[in-house]
Amino acid sequence: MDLFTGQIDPKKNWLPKDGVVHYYGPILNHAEANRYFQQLLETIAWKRDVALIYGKRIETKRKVAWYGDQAFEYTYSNHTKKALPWTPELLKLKQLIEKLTKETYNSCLLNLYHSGEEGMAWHSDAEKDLKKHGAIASLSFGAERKFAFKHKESKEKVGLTLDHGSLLVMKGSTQSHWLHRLPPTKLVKTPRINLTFRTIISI
Ligand SMILES: O=C(O)CCC(=O)C(=O)O
Ligand SMILES: [Fe+2]
Repeated sequence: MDLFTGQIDPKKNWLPKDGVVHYYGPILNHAEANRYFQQLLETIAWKRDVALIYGKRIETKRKVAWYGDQAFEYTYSNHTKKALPWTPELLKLKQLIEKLTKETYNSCLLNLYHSGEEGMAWHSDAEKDLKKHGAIASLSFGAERKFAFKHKESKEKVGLTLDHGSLLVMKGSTQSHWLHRLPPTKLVKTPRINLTFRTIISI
């Protein structure tokens, strides 16, 4: 595996204050990343997500799935989700990113965006059952997409492009002070899969 080629510096902090974001660039070569993309498409139990918009329950076009060490449960939009047991591919990816980021993770939320018209609105990943200030490792496959951060008070913005097979890590106080989003775009016609490895605290 050819790590850190080009000018990507994985030690650089992309945020000017109040958090830490590292972008490693591609951590898998193109052929390996292609193989994972195809395997994830075929082996993950993809389902449409549900959201409450003005109190109305709607289903997203974007598909999601949730895996973990245990059958962790969480409820949102009047809907309870239970984590499925790791697949062999997810376990391999988890071990790889644990080694690279020197952190551990016990669950993974997966998103499948069928085209650039699907994205994710501004949010932070700070639900009460997520470890406070725990690292979140985001692995991307398929279409290259822009990703953005916005400071909750100053509204400062930071943007970067997430490549096929690339790793981004958000840690420290990032989720307390910054929102992030995947902006929709008409320019992208092909699908993208994103995996966010997280640490859930079971109470
Ligand atoms: O698709 C992405 O890159 C981000 C997904 C995300 O923010 C999330 O799952 O919380
Ligand atoms: Fe997120």
